[in-house]
Amino acid sequence: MWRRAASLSPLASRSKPSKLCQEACTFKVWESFSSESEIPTPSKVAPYITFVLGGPGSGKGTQCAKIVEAFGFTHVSAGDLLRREIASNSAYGSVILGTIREGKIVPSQVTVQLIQKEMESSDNDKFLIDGFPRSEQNREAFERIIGTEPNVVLFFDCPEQEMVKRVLNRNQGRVDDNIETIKKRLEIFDELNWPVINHYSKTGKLHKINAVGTVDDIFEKVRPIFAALRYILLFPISCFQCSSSSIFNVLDNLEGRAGFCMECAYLGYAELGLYEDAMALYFQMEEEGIEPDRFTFPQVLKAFGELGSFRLVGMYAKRGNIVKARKVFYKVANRDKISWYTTLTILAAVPSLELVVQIHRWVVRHGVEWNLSVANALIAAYSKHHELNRARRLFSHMPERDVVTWDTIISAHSKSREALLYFDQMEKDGALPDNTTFVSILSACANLGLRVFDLELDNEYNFELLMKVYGNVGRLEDAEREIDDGG
Ligand SMILES: Nc1ncnc2c1ncn2[C@@H]1O[C@H](COP(=O)(O)OP(=O)(O)O)[C@@H](O)[C@H]1O
Ligand SMILES: Nc1ccn([C@@H]2O[C@H](COP(=O)(O)OP(=O)(O)O)[C@@H](O)[C@H]2O)c(=O)n1
Repeated sequence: MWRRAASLSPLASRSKPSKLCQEACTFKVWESFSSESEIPTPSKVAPYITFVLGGPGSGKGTQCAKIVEAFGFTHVSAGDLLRREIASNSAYGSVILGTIREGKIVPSQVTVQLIQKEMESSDNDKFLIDGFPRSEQNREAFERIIGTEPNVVLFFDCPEQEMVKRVLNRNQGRVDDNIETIKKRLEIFDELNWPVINHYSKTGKLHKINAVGTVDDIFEKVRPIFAALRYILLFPISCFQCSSSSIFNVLDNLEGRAGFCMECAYLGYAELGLYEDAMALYFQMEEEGIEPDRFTFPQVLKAFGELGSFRLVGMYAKRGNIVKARKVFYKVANRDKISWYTTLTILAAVPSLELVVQIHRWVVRHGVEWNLSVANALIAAYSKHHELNRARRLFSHMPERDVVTWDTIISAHSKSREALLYFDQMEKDGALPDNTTFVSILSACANLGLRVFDLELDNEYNFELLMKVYGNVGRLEDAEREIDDGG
């Protein structure tokens, strides 16, 4: 049986995956979301259990049928199992029938054992357990006997009047679908259901869904919960044999939330150093409308900052997927929380000139070419690819410039006298140099065999800053010599 016992779970192994395994997993992950495949069902993973709650007639069974169709779950209806037991004339049959007729709850042990048998006889590892747990006793019995907890709990919230109307129209010949029994069922539901709902609400696993509306409307509220699941199930694949207490904590605390998926993927991939896959997964989730609830976009970018490059754009570009690369860039470039300094870093790290040109065209089409940070970023990117003519053209047309613009163009020319000309022009424009400017100038001077003081830095501010730069780069003797010689 598939308990989430550490020794049995593939997530629990203490060894790191081999490089080969990592690569195989990455490939699998990549493949599965690049083709619109259905949710993968990795072998040897703990089952994914969804409890489906709601009053009689709230539409649990109807929505379960749609989830089964869309996401390949196995539907286990507690009520159906009990009715099957009655029909099979088993030892429990008559007791169960009496209980259902009175609208009461069948002893938990009986129901849980039926559920257990049904799950064990299935090859699937994704289950919808419908109409269960109906009470705290049900819930405790499941945890005790099965030894696991649900990953997600759906609660179809429906007004009583609507439930009564639906049940009376159900026409399935059920012994309990009559007005007398419905009243009792509703009373019992009201008494026993809420402690269960409160429990799962506290654990963060509960998804409360307004069950009024058409079947399709309601399913549209359900769908994103399971669309997110695709990623949850990818996560164990990618982390096969990978273990970390942080992963367990994440699984235990966050399962079932859309935001969890991203964290899950992020942490999982980060564990393996597969940042590109984490990010690719993240963008894919975004496309499907799954909004992360805990990791914000800038935080993800920070991770990339730590990586030192914007590899995702590069990754797509390398795969020849310029459209995707551009799309990613668009997402990055349109987030207001992202500093444009990050954009600069990103663009400067774009590995191919072709992609820089593509991005530049995109930028022009969207009318943001002269956004100061964008233009700075493009100059940096062109400079990095030794396209100085393009960099200079952009620079000369810029309607406004800041110190970053000057630093970028000076640094792009640090091997030639033009660096000094730009520096001169900078001063004339009244722009104040910063440390980066002086580092570039120092570097240009070194390349040209010049001394900085030959540049006639005539203002006090520049002099002080220059000394600071010397100090910062550990060239105090040079600073002293310059002072002696220049003073
Ligand atoms: N959104 C809905 N609007 C109207 N009728 C519905 C809706 N969902 C389900 N029904 C109908 O209501 C009845 C009860 O639905 P069912 O899915 O069997 O509820 P439950 O499993 O919660 O008891 C069925 O006849 C079903 O066709
Ligand atoms: N966990 C459960 C589920 C159902 N049942 C019994 O089965 C009846 C029918 O349940 P159901 O889930 O098929 O139907 P609805 O009440 O949701 O319409 C309930 O009224 C209970 O008597 C139970 O005892 N324990």
